[in-house]
Amino acid sequence: MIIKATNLAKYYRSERALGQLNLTIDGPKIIGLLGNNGAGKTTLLRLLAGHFQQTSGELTINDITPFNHHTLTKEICLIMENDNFHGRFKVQDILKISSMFYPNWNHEYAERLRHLFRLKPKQKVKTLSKGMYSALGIIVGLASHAPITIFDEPYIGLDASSRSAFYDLLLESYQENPRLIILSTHLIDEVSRLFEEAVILKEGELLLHETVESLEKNHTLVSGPSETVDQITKGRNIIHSTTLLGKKSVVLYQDHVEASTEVSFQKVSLQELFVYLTNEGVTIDA
Ligand SMILES: Nc1ncnc2c1ncn2[C@@H]1O[C@H](COP(=O)(O)OP(=O)(O)OP(=O)(O)O)[C@@H](O)[C@H]1O
Repeated sequence: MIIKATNLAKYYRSERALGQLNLTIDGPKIIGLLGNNGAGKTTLLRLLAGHFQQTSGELTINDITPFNHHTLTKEICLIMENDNFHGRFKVQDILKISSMFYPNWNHEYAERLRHLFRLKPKQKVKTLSKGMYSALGIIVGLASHAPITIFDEPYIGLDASSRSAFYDLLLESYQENPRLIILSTHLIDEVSRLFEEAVILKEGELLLHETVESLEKNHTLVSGPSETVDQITKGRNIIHSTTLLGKKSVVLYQDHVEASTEVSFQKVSLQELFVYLTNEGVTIDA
């Protein structure tokens, strides 16, 4: 599946959610969609799932526009933080409806997951706790085996051990059935081991789209005596800097400095890198 956005823009009345987005994603792989609150992640994912139409530009999946395309939308399963299922249905109804909608639905697997997350088939959606509701979304997303499976912060209310179980299941499901999985999350450190690529949106625009390997390679944390660090990093592409008791730490992105015995070179976590890259005023070459 190839997703292609060309000058994609979405406005809600005069509010710009996405503007002039150019992006190509192909699978199978697991992609992390990252961005601060209001960056446009959910808007992009809902456009992909065909929930509504863009204001301008183009969005295609395998050269087809998803909006109003019933065959294509069966190939895309979007699980959001909420509003996935109607409250008056029972768990078993949701699984039944999903099995009729998604052509690759795996009934045995869905039942296995339902047992694992301890959901009762006859319980009504509106009586589920937040964590149970999230678990139902996760079951539908995983059992759909949709060629494009999207989770938009699907873990609200899930405790740490259930989230960890979800990440393991996701990886297991991907290994057994490779497909394009997009995971939008703010809990980057928890899931970064799953991502092959990261797409970062900032204020409705693409900040970067890179493999996690190249993100790792492209940055350096330089630490040492303040004056030395200043000297060797002057004029470089600094995305973050801190000084404590005369020791300075500077994060360089898409730039490097010569090795020196006075300074040390390290890496930061993907979560930290994300925070620095999305800071006000930080610019990078796309
Ligand atoms: N239905 C709507 N009506 C009006 N404005 C909206 C609507 N949905 C989103 N927006 C606006 O569009 C922008 C992008 O929102 P979106 O939900 O896509 O961001 P997000 O990256 O998913 O944020 P978060 O991480 O907080 O979930 C925000 O400014 C938001 O206020």
